[in-house]
Amino acid sequence: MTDDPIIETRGLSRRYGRVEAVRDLSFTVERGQITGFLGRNGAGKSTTIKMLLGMIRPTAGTGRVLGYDIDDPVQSVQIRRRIAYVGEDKGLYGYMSVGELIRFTRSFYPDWQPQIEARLLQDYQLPLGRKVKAISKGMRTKLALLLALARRPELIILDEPSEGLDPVSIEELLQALQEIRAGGTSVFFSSHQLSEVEQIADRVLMIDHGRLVMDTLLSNLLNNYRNITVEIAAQEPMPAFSLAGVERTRVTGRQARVLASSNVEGIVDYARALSATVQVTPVNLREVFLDMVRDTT
Ligand SMILES: Nc1ncnc2c1ncn2[C@@H]1O[C@H](COP(=O)(O)OP(=O)(O)OP(=O)(O)O)[C@@H](O)[C@H]1O
Repeated sequence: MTDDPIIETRGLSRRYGRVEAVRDLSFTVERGQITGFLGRNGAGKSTTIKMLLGMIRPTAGTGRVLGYDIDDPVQSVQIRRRIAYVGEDKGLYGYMSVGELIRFTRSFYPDWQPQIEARLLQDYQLPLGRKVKAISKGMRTKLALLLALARRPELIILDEPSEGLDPVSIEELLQALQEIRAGGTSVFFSSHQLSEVEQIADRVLMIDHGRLVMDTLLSNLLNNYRNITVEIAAQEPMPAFSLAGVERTRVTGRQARVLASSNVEGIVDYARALSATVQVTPVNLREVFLDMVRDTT
């Protein structure tokens, strides 16, 4: 295993006609981590993932997955061979039975892990004899997960994997993702479920209107990000908070709420010098997400 990033993008962009689905996206994903890729509906998550897999081509910028160029048709075949992908449509052969599809898929992968297959079959209670097209959406997700996880890939990319799953199945999914991370697989999953990301992600990438608005370790966000509420005296004009560490400022009347990623003391000193009252509070992922994706263009 190398220390090279498992995913790397520089200025990655994709247009659909006049729609700028993904704009100038630059990020790096290290190996061995669970990365949560967060964004609202239509933010550009699926488009980014499809570009990483070489399923659609960028209109600008570059990207590498496992060192392979995503925009090179030959290299992107290697990406699809070496990583596992669980997409929105799950891409399963509906005419096979569950058992047939598992045996069929197993035959392609020499590193197939029978113990993972057996455990997930047990956990997920998959009906081996039923045709794939006749099982529920949640069951199809579980089957797709089993097929992906039993391959023990270096990287698994999942596009909103919990969609359509009941709460128990979501817990099983999150547990399975943590287990495979412990086994050395890197996980990159898109979601708009903040609680899921908060529960298992090491790193959080946030995208809004196609742009990256946050890229941080979750522990950094929880330990170092702060909300600073500043209330200024009636006669004072509201200052601009153009200071290092300020991520977003929201002003309502005489009150400003500043989201700071660092330099909290500097920002507090600046506000106190204006005779403002200042309150500093910790943040959670939900608050930060709402701050970052509301009203941005
Ligand atoms: N094939 C396409 N043709 C035209 N526009 C598209 C196409 N695919 C996506 N878009 C547009 O690109 C933008 C980003 O869509 P994308 O599916 O990547 O978002 P998403 O974050 O995955 O959303 P969701 O959470 O709803 O799946 C949206 O405005 C969408 O309407």
